[in-house]
Amino acid sequence: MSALPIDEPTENAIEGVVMPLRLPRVEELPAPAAEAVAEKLEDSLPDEGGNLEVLPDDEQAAEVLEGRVLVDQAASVPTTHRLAVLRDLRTDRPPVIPMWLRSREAAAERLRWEAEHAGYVCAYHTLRVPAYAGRLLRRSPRGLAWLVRDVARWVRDVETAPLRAGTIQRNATGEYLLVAREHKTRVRGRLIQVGIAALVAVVGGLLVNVAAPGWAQWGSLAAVLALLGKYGTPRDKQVFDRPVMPARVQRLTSDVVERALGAIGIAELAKAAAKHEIEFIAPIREDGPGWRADVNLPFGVTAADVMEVRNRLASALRRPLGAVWPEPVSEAHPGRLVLWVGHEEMRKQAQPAWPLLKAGRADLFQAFPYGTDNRGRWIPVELMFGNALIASMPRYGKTFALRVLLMACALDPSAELRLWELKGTGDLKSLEQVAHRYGSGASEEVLARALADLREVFAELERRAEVINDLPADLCPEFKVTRQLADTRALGLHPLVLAIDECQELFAHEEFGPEAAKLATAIIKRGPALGIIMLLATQRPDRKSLPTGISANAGIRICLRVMGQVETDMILGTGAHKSGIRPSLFTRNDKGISWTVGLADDPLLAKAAYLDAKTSDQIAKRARELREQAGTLSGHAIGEQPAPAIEHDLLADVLAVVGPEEEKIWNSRVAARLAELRPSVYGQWSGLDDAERTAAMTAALRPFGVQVGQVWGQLDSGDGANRRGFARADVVRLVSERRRVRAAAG
Ligand SMILES: Nc1ncnc2c1ncn2[C@@H]1O[C@H](COP(=O)(O)OP(=O)(O)OP(=O)(O)O)[C@@H](O)[C@H]1O
Repeated sequence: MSALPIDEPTENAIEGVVMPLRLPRVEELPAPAAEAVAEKLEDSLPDEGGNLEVLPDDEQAAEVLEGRVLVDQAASVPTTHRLAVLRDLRTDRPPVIPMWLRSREAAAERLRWEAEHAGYVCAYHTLRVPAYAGRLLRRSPRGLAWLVRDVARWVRDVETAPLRAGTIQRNATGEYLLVAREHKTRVRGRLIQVGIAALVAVVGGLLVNVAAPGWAQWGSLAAVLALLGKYGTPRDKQVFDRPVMPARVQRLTSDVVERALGAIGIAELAKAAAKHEIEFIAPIREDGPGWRADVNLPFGVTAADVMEVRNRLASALRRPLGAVWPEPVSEAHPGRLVLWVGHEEMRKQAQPAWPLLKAGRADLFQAFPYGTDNRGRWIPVELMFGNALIASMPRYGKTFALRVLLMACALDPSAELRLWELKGTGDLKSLEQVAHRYGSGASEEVLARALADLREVFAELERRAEVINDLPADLCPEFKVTRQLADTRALGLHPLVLAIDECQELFAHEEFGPEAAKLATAIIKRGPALGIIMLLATQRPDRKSLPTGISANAGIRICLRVMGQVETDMILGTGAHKSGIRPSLFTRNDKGISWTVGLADDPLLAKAAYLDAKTSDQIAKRARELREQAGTLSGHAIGEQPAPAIEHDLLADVLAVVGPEEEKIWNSRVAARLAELRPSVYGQWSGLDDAERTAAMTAALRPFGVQVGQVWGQLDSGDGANRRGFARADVVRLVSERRRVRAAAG
């Protein structure tokens, strides 16, 4: 009775909601209740003819027994449950068409693999033919001796000797006579058979010797010797060497998986493995260039627990770390594990050419291929309505990853590109010919231009918001940009891509940083719905280099090799390390390989398409042609400089907000007043805190030569404090000087 199904879904009191309800097992009930339940259950069991009496639904669902509700179900399976079972089966069942037959590339890869393997085995044995021949020759005399011995034993009917001896020992005369007669007949028959065989052999030998050509004689001799050699091979030895298979062709079997899972230091797994209780829910099969095992881990063990110790698992499987990839299946349950073991390390797998390399264009409203996963499948990325953050230690492929995204953006001729490559090595130079704004390097001049660009994009954000707000509901039902709206040039809602490589140069800059961070935070938060996409790459994901307001709003995160847990969590989100994602386990050679979140339900392993400088140039040229045809080349690409900022005179504005009675004043106060005076010019300062306003004002005053230093002033609370500020007289002097110079120049 205790094997009754429990925890079946049961309709609870909330209308229409099916909730699993844990009900008491029979043995948990008080004795009278248990008896009554047992009776009831007996009623519901099949009768002798196998017929089941099914109670009416509501009776089954809520039998009340002494104040306790019995909802254990009889054998009938509710439709909802059946659907769930079918759905579950669909996720687990192996594909009808094997993975390797699904694409031309996969089939070619498989054939290549088979041919390579066959070639390897042939070459291996061919090279060893002399050794095999020598071995057979050496063993042939022993083979002859053993043959004679075995034939003699057979003729003498040795196998019945114990039987005959037994009858003698038991004094069973009758039985003995019967067995002895049978023995005699057998021996005679066998002697005749051996005689005929010997005669055939001798005659055949003579015939070959007399009539057959030389090669046939030698061939026959070799065959006889080979057969004798094989016969003379002891059972524990072999004629042919077994090639020690290269690791990549070793098959993954359930024994291997079980042994490995049991050896990675998880107690429950070790117990289950020892009892062979690891549940394989589908046959182990080839999936892309590797083997795949689908496993239900023991209760309470999660896929993340296994992912955490991937290096131990690789050791237990005796495979290179880069070929062992335990993965969760979140659509099933946390204890479902897919263990994928590649034939070779991910970094060594041949990557097919990027599908947009030679032809085609991208549409940023649709997904485009970014890179391949560990099974060699293309990973699609949809950038529209998202932002991306790419981070890693230096030299592991950030810029290459960013380049793939930008090449796709470039191949969408409607997209406006604003590119800031702050490393200064010209990694994005090929895209200069299609960029609306472009800067390379970390000089003050480039950083100032990048900041000005952020201001421009921020202003564009406001404009787009107004345009969308004014659109009729039928044109813009979701209040966000659509392909149709983006193509309506007059609206100016085309995709705008703002990319900053090594963005820490800007965000950690003493003067420009605070303002840049505020602007970028606003853009990354509000941009997606307005068709503005931000792509950031950095080698320093700390708070100063990448303010949390920015990193927290990046939907797509690409994390290449990093040092450890802190960086992993900073880039991929808190808890990423704990859930078993370990970009710190990438090796020195795993360039371009990343863990990515935001591209699918589960984190994905991705190797960005490899686009070197030459191929990038070719793609960028094609992108320029597409833009020329579409008439969308603009800005830097056609030699236009940014439109001058709205005419204003900072020093005059300062004097307008600082009266003569304020001899010295704090920067932050002036910035706040300027933001009110001219929101269109200084509006972005209104969102900054005091320290940020101080820095922004210092940066703005510097080109005019206004001395900024410590100034004593009063806080709103009335307390005195020292803050950075300037003397009004300084500004007055500079304005007068400027007037004098202008007057002198006529
Ligand atoms: N997808 C890839 N496949 C193969 N190799 C790659 C890939 N991506 C990058 N690499 C290799 O890694 C090297 C470094 O790449 P990249 O310049 O993008 O690194 P980075 O992280 O931007 O470096 P830095 O921190 O200096 O800016 C490249 O020269 C290239 O050889």
